Amino acid sequence: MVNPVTETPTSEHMAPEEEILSQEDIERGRLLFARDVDFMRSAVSLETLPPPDLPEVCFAGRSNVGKSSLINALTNRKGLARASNTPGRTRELNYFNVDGRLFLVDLPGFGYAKASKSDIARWQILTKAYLRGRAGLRRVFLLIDSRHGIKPSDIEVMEMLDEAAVTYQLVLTKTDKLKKGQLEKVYKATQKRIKKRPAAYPNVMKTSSEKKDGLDSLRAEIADLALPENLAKK
Ligand SMILES: Nc1nc2c(ncn2[C@@H]2O[C@H](COP(=O)(O)OP(=O)(O)OP(=O)(O)O)[C@@H](O)[C@H]2O)c(=O)[nH]1
Ligand SMILES: [Mg+2]
Repeated sequence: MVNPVTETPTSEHMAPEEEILSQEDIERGRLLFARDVDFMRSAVSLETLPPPDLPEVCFAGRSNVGKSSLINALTNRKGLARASNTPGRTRELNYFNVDGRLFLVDLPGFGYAKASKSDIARWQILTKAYLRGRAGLRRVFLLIDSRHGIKPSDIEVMEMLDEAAVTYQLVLTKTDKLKKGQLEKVYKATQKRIKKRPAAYPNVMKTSSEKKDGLDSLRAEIADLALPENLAKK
């Protein structure tokens, strides 16, 4: 239903998480991702990371949780980040430049991956060193598969980020795989588990790259961390 005066959708048709955002927040987030998003480089070592001259956010989480798919959904570009059915698809730190205002980083997954033990160990060392010590890293989006909830390897990452005082925000993924009631249960349980964690951002997000749910909320969060438009480096 559309309000005939403002021509905006009424709350009846809005996803619950969108109701708490102002239209202005939503527009700001949409605008950021409607602009240029360019693949910049793949880094296989800390030495090959770009200079930290823009604010940066990254997507971390277990293998196969949906990190690369979420980047593609957020940016509305299907093949920008390489997604795959095979856990362990992303093996480097992949940098994307969003409108000259922010770096978005797709990380290799942790936990189960179809790769050799030595390769996995190498990515884990690199990813952990990056998460702990990267200058300019404004927030880690830690993705959790909504079907599985928080796993011991996620807790390990959260403990590390708490210790390093790096802000992280939990994002439930693949919400299309759950019924509404199940999702609410997982959401509440997840929310409860981050309550006393010192570096955890208080709001857990819910997303589906498949159904494009929750993307405007996430875009708005990210837009808050980007450089203002008038300072964009082109
Ligand atoms: N149903 C559903 N499937 C999804 C969603 N997001 C991702 N997937 C599927 O989950 C699988 C893994 O997705 P990726 O985006 O490659 O996961 P990743 O976290 O980047 O994985 P690694 O790079 O291996 O760490 C793919 O088969 C995707 O199609 C979603 O929102 N809903
Ligand atoms: Mg990936």
